[in-house]
Amino acid sequence: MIPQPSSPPPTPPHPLASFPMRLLRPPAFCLTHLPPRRILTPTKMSTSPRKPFAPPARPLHYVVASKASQIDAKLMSPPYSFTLDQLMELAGQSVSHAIFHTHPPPARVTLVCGPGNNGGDGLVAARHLHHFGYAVTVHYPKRAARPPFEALVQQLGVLDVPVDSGLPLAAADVVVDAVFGFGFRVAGGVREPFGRFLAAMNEAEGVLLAVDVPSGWEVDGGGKAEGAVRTPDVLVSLTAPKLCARGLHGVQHWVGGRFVPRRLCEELAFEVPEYPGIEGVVRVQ
Ligand SMILES: NC(=O)C1=CN([C@@H]2O[C@H](COP(=O)(O)OP(=O)(O)OC[C@H]3O[C@@H](n4cnc5c(N)ncnc54)[C@H](O)[C@@H]3O)[C@@H](O)[C@H]2O)[C@@H](O)CC1
Ligand SMILES: [K+]
Repeated sequence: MIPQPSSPPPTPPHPLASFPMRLLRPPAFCLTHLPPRRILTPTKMSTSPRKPFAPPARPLHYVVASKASQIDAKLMSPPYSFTLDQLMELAGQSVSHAIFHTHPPPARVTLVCGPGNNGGDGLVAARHLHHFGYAVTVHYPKRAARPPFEALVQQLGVLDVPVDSGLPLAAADVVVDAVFGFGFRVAGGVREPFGRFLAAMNEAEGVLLAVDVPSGWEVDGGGKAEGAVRTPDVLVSLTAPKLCARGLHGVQHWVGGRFVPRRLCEELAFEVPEYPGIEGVVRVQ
C-alpha cells in the first residue's frame, strides 16, 4: 500500500515573534543610526579664541634683556646646541600659530620686519601664514645681507609674498610688529627709517600684534622711546616674557617657544609656562 501524503506539519512560530518590537530596533548608538558626520573646516576647528580663557596655574616669570640674551647664547652653545635658524623657525612659527588662534583666516596680515632677529621671526611667520591661507605682505626696510635672512626672503619670493622696502603699509586686518625685540636700545630714540614705520603702524587700522617686545619700548620696563608703537592688542612673548610685559592691561598675551630644556631653566633660574596638548603657544592673559 502506497502511503498517503500527509499535510506538512505547521511551521512553529519564530522564537522572537512574541518579543516586544521596541527591543528589536537598533539601539541609538548603533553605527548605522549615527547622524551624518559634520565636516569641520580649519576655522571651525580653531576653538581656542572661543574657549573661555583660564589664566595659567603658576605665575608668569619675566626676564630682563640681559637674561634673554644669556638664554639665547646658552641655547646656541653645547650641550643645548641649537642653531639660530632653528630658534628663529620655532619663534616665527609660534607667532603664526598665535595669529591663527586670535584671528583665523581668511584675513590680510601685514608684517613689518626690523634689521635683527626680531625681524627674522617676522619673515618666518610670514611664510607660515601664507601656507595657512592668509593674504600676506611684508615690509622689510633694511634687509640683513647674511644667513639666514637672505634665504628667508628668497623663500617668500618663491611663494609670491610681496616683500616691500617702503611705505605706505599694505592695508591689513592684522599688523605684525616684528621690528625690534630684546636687542632694542632706547638711548638716542628710534633711528630712521624705523621711526617712520613705527608711526605707520600706530596709524594703521587693524589689530596690532607685537612680536616679543612692542617696538621702541624699553625691554626692562619703565619707559619708551619717542615714537614707540602703541600698546599692542596682542603680544606674543618668545621663550619667556620680558619685563616690559608685566602689568599690561587689555592686551591678549601669548607665550611661544616650546622647546626649552628643563635643565636650562634650572641652570639659568627662569621658568617657562606649561603648554596644552601639542600647542607651541599658550595664552597667558
Ligand atoms: N629664544 C628666543 O627667545 C629667540 C628670540 N629671537 C628673536 O630675537 C630677538 C632679539 O634679536 P636681536 O638681538 O637681533 O635684536 P633685535 O632684533 O631686537 O634688534 C636688533 C637690531 O635693532 C637695531 N637697533 C637697536 N636699537 C635701535 C634704535 N634705537 N634705533 C634703530 N635701530 C636700533 C640694532 O642695530 C639691530 O640691528 C628677540 O626679541 C626675538 O624676537 C629669535 O629669533 C631666536 C630665538
Ligand atoms: K617687536
